[in-house]
Formats: sequence, C-alpha cells, structure tokens
Amino acid sequence: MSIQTSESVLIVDFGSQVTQLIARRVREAGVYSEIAPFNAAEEAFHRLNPVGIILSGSPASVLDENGPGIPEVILESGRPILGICYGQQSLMHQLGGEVLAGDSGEFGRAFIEIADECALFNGLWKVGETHQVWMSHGDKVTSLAPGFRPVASSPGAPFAVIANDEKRIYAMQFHPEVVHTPDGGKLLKNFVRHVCGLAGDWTMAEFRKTKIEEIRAQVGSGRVICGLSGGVDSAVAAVLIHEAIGDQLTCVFVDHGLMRMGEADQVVSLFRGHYNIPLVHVDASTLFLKGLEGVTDPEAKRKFIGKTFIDVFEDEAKKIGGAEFLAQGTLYPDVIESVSFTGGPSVTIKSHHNVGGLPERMDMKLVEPLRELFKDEVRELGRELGLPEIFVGRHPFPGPGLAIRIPGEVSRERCDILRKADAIYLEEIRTAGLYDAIWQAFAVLLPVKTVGVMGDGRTYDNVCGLRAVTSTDGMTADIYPFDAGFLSRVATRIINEVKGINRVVYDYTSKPPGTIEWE
Ligand SMILES: Nc1ncnc2c1ncn2[C@@H]1O[C@H](COP(=O)(O)OP(=O)(O)OP(=O)(O)O)[C@@H](O)[C@H]1O
Ligand SMILES: O=c1[nH]c(=O)c2[nH+]cn([C@@H]3O[C@H](COP(=O)(O)O)[C@@H](O)[C@H]3O)c2[nH]1
Ligand SMILES: NC(=O)CC[C@H](N)C(=O)O
Ligand SMILES: [Mg+2]
Repeated sequence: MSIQTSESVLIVDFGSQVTQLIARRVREAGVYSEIAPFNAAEEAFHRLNPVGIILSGSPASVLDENGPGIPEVILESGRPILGICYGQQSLMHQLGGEVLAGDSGEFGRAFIEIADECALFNGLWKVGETHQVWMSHGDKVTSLAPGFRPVASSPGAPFAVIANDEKRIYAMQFHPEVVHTPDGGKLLKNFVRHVCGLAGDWTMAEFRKTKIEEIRAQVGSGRVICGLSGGVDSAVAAVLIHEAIGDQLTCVFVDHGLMRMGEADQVVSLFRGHYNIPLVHVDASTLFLKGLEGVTDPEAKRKFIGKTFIDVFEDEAKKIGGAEFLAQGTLYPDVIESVSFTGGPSVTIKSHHNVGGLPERMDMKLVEPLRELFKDEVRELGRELGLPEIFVGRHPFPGPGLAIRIPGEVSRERCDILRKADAIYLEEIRTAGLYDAIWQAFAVLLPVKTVGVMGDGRTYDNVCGLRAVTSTDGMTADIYPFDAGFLSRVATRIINEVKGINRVVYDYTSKPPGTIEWE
C-alpha cells in the first residue's frame, strides 16, 4: 500500500547500505517518498506516479553482466531523475556514456570543486568553491552521455556532479544522503523542491490524514484485530486505526510468557486506563514455551514465534465472530532486515517475527500503516496523535521477547532468571536518570556457565550480558558509555539478588558490526 498523493518521489534501490537515508532526507525536505527495489521499480512507478525519481547506490558494478538496471519506463518518463553513485553510473551506462573500473577508488572524505552553475546548487554552492563530500566507489564515469555537462569534479571523479538541464536529469558520484556530506541534505532538498517543484508540505499531520483515508479504503466495513504489545509502534498503530474505523477494531495482547517482569499486567492496565478501545488479553505462555522446547537456532525460534502469533490472532478473530484484517505496528527497519530480494544484493539479517517470521499461509490481510516509517518518526506521529509520553518514550521491546535474549534453549526457568536480572538493570538505569538518554537497554542470559566463589563456596552458574545502545532509528547503534561505577553496582546487585547468575559482562559492540539483539 502507498499513500495516494500526487506529491511523491520514488527512490529506486539498487541495494546500497544507505538507501533508507535518502528517504529520510526527502521526508526532512517535506516530501513523501517510497523506496522500491530495482526489480519492483516499474510496478512502483505506475502505482505511485511520482513527480521525480532518485536512483540509489549499489554494491554491484554496471560492468557486471547482471548489474541491476534502471527500468526504461523511468528513463523515458520525462520526469526529473537524480542518480547517486551507482545511480549515476547506471544512467551513463544506459544513456550512452562510459563507465570504467578504476585502478583505485575513492572511499571516505573527498573534496569537489564547483565548475559551473547547476539547479542542485541553488542558493547553496557557487562556482569556484570547494566542498566536502563523502565518496564510496571503485568504478567511475569516464565519458558523459549526450546532453550532459560536468558541473563539479574531484581528483578521483572528474564527473563528480553532472547535469542535463533539458531533461532535468542530474547525477553525482558521491553520497549526499550521509551526514559526512555536510550539505547533502540541502542538495537533496534542492532536487525535490527546486527541480521537481514539490511544495514540501508533507508533515506528520498530513501523514495522519492520508493514512486514515487509506485505512478506511482498505478495510471498508470489515473487522480488524490489532496485535498490541505495549510498545510504541503498536500503540501508535492502534490509536491511528481506531481514529479511522472506530469500533471495527479490537486489540489483542498476547502474553507469550516471554515478557519482562510485570509487563503483561502493566501493558493491559496502562492501555485500558488511557483508551476506550476493546483489548483482549490472551495468556498463551504454555503454547509458546512448549513449542520452543528443544529449539536453539535463532531463525527457527523467530519463525516459530511468528507463526504462533498468527495462530493466536486467528483463534481470537474467530472468538469475536471473524476478522478479515490483522493490524501490526510494523516499521521500515523490520522490513528491510527481513527481506532479501532474489537476484538483488540486500540480504536477510534476521526474520523479524512480524515480517520474515510470518507463515506463508495467512487468512487475514495485513494492515500496516507505519510500514514506511522509522522509529523516531513513529514517535513524532504518536505525539501528533496525542499519545502520552509513557507510550511514546518507551524503549523498544522485540516481539519475540526474551526468547531472543536467551541464546540456546529457552525454558520457563531461564526466563525467570533473566526477568529478575533485567528488572534490576532497568531499575538502576531509571534511578540513575539514564532511561531517556538510552535508546534500548536489556539483559541477556548466556548459555555458558562459569566458576565463581561466593561465601567461600564454589559456584558454577550462568553469565548475564548487559546491553545498552544509543540510536535514532535502530538501523545503526552505538554502545552507551556507562561509567564503571554504574556497571559494577548493577553487576553486584544482579549477582547478589539473582540465583543462577554468578558473572556479569557488558557488551561493547556497536551496530554494525553487531545487531542490537543477540539473536
Ligand atoms: N505480545 C504481543 N502481542 C500482540 N502483538 C504483538 C506482541 N508483540 C509484538 N506484537 C506485534 O508485532 C508488531 C511488531 O513488534 P515491535 O516490537 O516491532 O513493535 P512494538 O512492540 O509495537 O513497538 P516497539 O518496537 O517499541 O517494541 C507490534 O507492533 C505488534 O503489532
Ligand atoms: O518486533 C520485533 N520483532 C523482531 O523479530 C525483532 N528483532 C529485533 N527487533 C528490534 O528491532 C531493533 C533492531 O534490532 P536488531 O539490531 O537486533 O536487528 C531493536 O529495537 C530490536 O529489539 C525486533 N522487533
Ligand atoms: N556506492 C556505490 O554506489 C558504488 C557503485 C559501484 N559499486 C562502485 O564501486 O563504483
Ligand atoms: Mg515491541
């Protein structure tokens, strides 16, 4: 589903690691955009009818026999196009220029010199100036397609920025979407506002309105059940859908026995206390925990949990007389990490239970109004909808819950141990006033036993890992730099108060190369 707007930009994804940042920058310029993988770009072009098109970077080379290409329909559309890195190379490759494999590439910071006027530089860069940009390429354009002129160059890329004013096609070798190109956001803004002529009036209030219309159009007079977890995403999705269809909506909270300490009761009473939306509380802990017996592979756990969630939702739908639709608070990062395009360069990192973990056969159709957004944008929408800070400011908690924080086999007993350690850790974080400075924090119970000495006796018990990260969207993350005093206080409390743990370690891995969760 996409927003019905005549004011959109299509981003064609060739598999760059930073494609989603293009979408962000475009949204920051007040313009709605959608990302489509190159092999679905033609369909997306017809569906969206975008005013302009942006072509992403790629790990591929246009010189590869099977290098991904730009659909002809886009090249012939007469609409403004912006090519970024591989996007530039593929434009030249397909329009009659030349691209060669360089003997050495340019990676990281580079400086370009502005050689000529260009619509992208409007109000920003002047001829003769030098500006910092961020490059990441091995191939380079060596001759331009007819109708193009160079407007900026760097030592490694003579055609760092090129323009075809008549066709309104522009392209650059560097990445304007990353923060290391300091003026990059402004260049992208110039493309969508100045070249495409878009008004830049896309806001969260606008998003709310269009999504409500879209939900009504999709659902009609059908019934919807919404998986409600107590997390930000599903709370925002539920309130938005309720605004659209009122009492056609029933929320279902599934207690899979993998929640944190006291969480199930807290979620239900908090939601009921704030909203007059019917909420069913299902205790499915035996079903989930029995099914997880003997399962140790992270993907197998995720697939089982995804499927069992759906079984429970379908059962609950029957009890209310049937529901045609299942709503979830799925976000863009859930989607991008779960998908892998056949023949494309984007790989499956992990199957998020609500996307890649879904069973192939499903009776209900999905309603996922937040599917294009990032976490911080969902929080903004939540505030727009008037959700209290206690929902909006919550740390994320993954749908599979403690199951993916207990590497190896999950059992009720191990969940109990982890719950106690996690509660102590979070209590100390709150007491220290650090909760809002941290994006997500949790404890992990390792399948490793180590030897300790307590009360002069030998112990042989589990290791607990502590994780805390900062992030804006969960796509990349840094570790939270606690001071040593804080960490040793938490470690001492956990070891003293939680039977079954005799050692505590802190996880110092950023994302990438790690992921936030351990499985
Ligand atoms: N225990 C649960 N009961 C019902 N639905 C759930 C449960 N856990 C997750 N879901 C569904 O799966 C979706 C994705 O989970 P996810 O954890 O990404 O989002 P969230 O819990 O709403 O927000 P947050 O990321 O802040 O935790 C949820 O939006 C919700 O629709
Ligand atoms: O609802 C969810 N279902 C899942 O299967 C899932 N896996 C990871 N996460 C959350 O996503 C964010 C990024 O996590 P990773 O770096 O571990 O991929 C972090 O906030 C994770 O907690 C999930 N959320
Ligand atoms: N970042 C990119 O788009 C790189 C394009 C191509 N793979 C190159 O190395 O030149
Ligand atoms: Mg959650």
